[in-house]
Amino acid sequence: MSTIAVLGAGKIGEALLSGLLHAGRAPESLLFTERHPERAADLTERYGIASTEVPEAAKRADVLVVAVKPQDIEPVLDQLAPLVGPGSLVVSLCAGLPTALYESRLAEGTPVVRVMPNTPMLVNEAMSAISPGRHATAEHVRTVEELLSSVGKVLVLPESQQDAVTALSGSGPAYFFYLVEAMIDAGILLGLPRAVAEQLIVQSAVGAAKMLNESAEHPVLLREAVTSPAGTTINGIRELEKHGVRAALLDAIEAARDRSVELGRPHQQG
Ligand SMILES: NC(=O)C1=CN([C@@H]2O[C@H](COP(=O)(O)OP(=O)(O)OC[C@H]3O[C@@H](n4cnc5c(N)ncnc54)[C@H](OP(=O)(O)O)[C@@H]3O)[C@@H](O)[C@H]2O)C=CC1
Ligand SMILES: O=C(O)[C@@H]1CCC=N1
Repeated sequence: MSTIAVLGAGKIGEALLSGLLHAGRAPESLLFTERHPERAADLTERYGIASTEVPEAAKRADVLVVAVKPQDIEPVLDQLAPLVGPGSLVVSLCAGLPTALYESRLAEGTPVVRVMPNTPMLVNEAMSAISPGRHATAEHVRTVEELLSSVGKVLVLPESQQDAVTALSGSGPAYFFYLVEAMIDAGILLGLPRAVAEQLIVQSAVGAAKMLNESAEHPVLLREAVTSPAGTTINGIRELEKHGVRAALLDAIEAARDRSVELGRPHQQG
């Protein structure tokens, strides 16, 4: 079995490690690197996965998954440059960073695949979009697809769509959590105990997600089925429209896309 090293086991790095273990991968086939020894020790204790340093990971692993913040990429590239080449596979989870950045800094021919996953990886429900770089073959794409389909759904898309993907599915879970949080607050406002409001909204979110996933109907029709003539829902919808919630979502997702572009800008070639 191939060895996978996650460089930077923060929130998404840990979600990937945990998701892979959950999917049945052996802890011995995984490695990670972390800056803080206490964090590394805690992860090893919880998951039984060994930590190491970036150069050692580059030597031992077949697949190197880069999961540091985009702002922290430079020292990682410096450490990887003398050690990785066409025989390795570099998988970048970093928002905004183009495959061309890795290709320009690592040995000629190093295969790089850019991925935008999301944290529902923790519960095997990730949405990941993957885009091969210049030297990644169909076999490399298959390897990454296989890896990520063990923790959720995968789409292969052109790299030119990755900033939009980052805004939609990379950041998307945060917007759903934000809505749930606000709806629980509404329950409190209406006098419900917090635990009751939480249960009502979380189960409604789970049910709505399941219907979206399992029904062939468009979301508009699913919403219309809840909206009875002269009923309660249409009164709520009118307020959402008055407050421009649809426009706010369009602006929010566009702003997230713009930030992804900005994160990659210092690294644009030419
Ligand atoms: N969180 C999410 O939902 C998603 C995140 N991503 C991408 O994943 C990447 C990580 O994001 P996220 O997990 O949220 O961020 P975190 O800050 O939680 O994780 C990054 C981790 O990498 C560590 N780190 C930084 N530099 C090094 C290094 N040289 N060697 C080893 N470890 C290092 C950081 O340590 P320290 O604490 O010291 O900074 C931190 O623990 C980003 O590029 C982001 O764009 C992609 C999809 C979804
Ligand atoms: O907020 C971020 O920058 C990362 C990328 C997508 C989700 N989290």
